[in-house]
Amino acid sequence: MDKRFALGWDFSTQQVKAIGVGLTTGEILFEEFLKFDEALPHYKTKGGVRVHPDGATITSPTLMWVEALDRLLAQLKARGVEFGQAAVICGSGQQHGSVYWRTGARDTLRQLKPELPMAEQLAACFSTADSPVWMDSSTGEQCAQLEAFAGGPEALAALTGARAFHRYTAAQLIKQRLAGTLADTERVSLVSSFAASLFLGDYASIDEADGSGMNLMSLAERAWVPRLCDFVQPGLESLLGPIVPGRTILGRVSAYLSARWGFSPDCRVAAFTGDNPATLAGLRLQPGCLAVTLGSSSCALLRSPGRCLPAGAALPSLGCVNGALTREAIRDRFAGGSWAEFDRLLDSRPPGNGGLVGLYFDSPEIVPEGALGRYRFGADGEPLPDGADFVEGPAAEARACLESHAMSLRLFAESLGFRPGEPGARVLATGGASANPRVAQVLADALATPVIVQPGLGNSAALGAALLGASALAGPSADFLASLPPEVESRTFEPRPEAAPAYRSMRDRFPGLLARAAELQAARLGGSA
Ligand SMILES: Nc1ncnc2c1ncn2[C@@H]1O[C@H](COP(=O)(O)OP(=O)(O)O)[C@@H](O)[C@H]1O
Ligand SMILES: O=C(CO)[C@@H](O)[C@H](O)COP(=O)(O)O
Repeated sequence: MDKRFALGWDFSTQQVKAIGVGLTTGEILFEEFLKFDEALPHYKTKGGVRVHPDGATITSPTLMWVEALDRLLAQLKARGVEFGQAAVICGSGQQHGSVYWRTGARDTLRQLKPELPMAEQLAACFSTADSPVWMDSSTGEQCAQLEAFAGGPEALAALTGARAFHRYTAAQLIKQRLAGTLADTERVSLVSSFAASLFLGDYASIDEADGSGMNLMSLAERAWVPRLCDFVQPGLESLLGPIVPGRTILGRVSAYLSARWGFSPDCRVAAFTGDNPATLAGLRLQPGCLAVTLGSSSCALLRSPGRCLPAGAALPSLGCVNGALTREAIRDRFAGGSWAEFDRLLDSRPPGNGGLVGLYFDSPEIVPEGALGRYRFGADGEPLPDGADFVEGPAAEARACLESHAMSLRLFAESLGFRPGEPGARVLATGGASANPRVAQVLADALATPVIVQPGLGNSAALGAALLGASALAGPSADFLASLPPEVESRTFEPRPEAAPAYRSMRDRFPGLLARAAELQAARLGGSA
């Protein structure tokens, strides 16, 4: 029996996950994870991140990711994983985040001593200890400068695939230049290529799919745009290194990993990618299908017909910041911190919540951009007074929280071209909250579309990364992903006809309520000015 496996990783916001799959079968052999807050409390993160005093700067300690890798390798070894059987390693990372390698770090990375953990040896290798992550919303000025330089938001979007967003790496890099970080930096990595570097023992190239979330790569040419790079920082291209197509084999695993953990010196490392493109591979999403991720972020990802992903670059997607952590905040406040109680509350309110709508933006939101605060509306569409909870009680809050998330995802999906309820339309849900059947049912009702949950595929980014690794090793001519058996155990949640009128009405009212919330937010700011 072939015992070789592909090892997939996901460096996500709250945790790092590893999955091993059979090299030829794609079958999941083992899974393991480590949550940053719980396992590494000395980094003092909440949900894997630190919110700075301005409320907008959000970072993760770079070294925490390295220590997490050291620890998760030890966990895997303790449960008997034979690293010597790993034929290929691939991975994914939360998108947009950046890592700044200090001048001289490459030598350290290439010469790690097997007797010591990596974190100990890389402690002085970063020119900032804090990596900006996708939740950051502190770069409004830099975004405006970048768009003005590119000839406006549309021109930037036509070139790079997106207008300037706070979290995109170009704006983050301008901020780091102003802070002086780049002066002592020899390489900038994305979270994905940073993680790949740890396995490679050298700087790993950025892959096209993750590179397309930076505002620096030409979508048409799959290459850095020199004038944008120079605008950010003269000489930036050499700091970024090359871009490679997805599924490129970058090299062999480092001598350090072989000596310390027993990896075969023959084990290959494939280019790591963003967690969203990796999720598409993990779910083996068919064209026209919508994927919804319900982890720290909530994202809608659409695989366009004919588009080849994740080797391709632009992934039509929209996501929001106020996902798992906001749901948890509502659970903690109204359901005593228990999902079981949260579920009980949900069951005690009807679909559509009797017309009540709650918008919960505990962190500055991506879409609607900059939305912040909690806004509750009665069935008559009138806002409740600032700070007032629903008089209908905790159950109304629990339902409102889930329904407004689902409705936001519906608007995202529609703006990507997804047509809810069309014959053949399907939603694949993944991420932590998709394991909750009530969450999946609210999604099916609100999107008026069957929602498929594949048990065991909650960690679809790590799984997708493992499959991409196996596929990279098999080579471009062997279509490994297409060769896997199509049937995957799944559970389908059908939209319930009795819930349809309530959600049709909510869909019609929702954009107006978002606009009203924006007015209320502006008035609050005006009032406090
Ligand atoms: N029963 C549940 N109902 C709703 N959400 C849940 C439930 N169980 C776990 N979750 C959520 O899943 C989240 C983790 O999801 P995951 O996709 O693993 O996150 P990430 O990949 O961003 O680290 C937790 O933060 C938690 O809020
Ligand atoms: O990129 C985005 C949103 O644009 C996020 O999806 C991040 O990639 C974080 O992913 P998770 O930690 O939520 O899985």
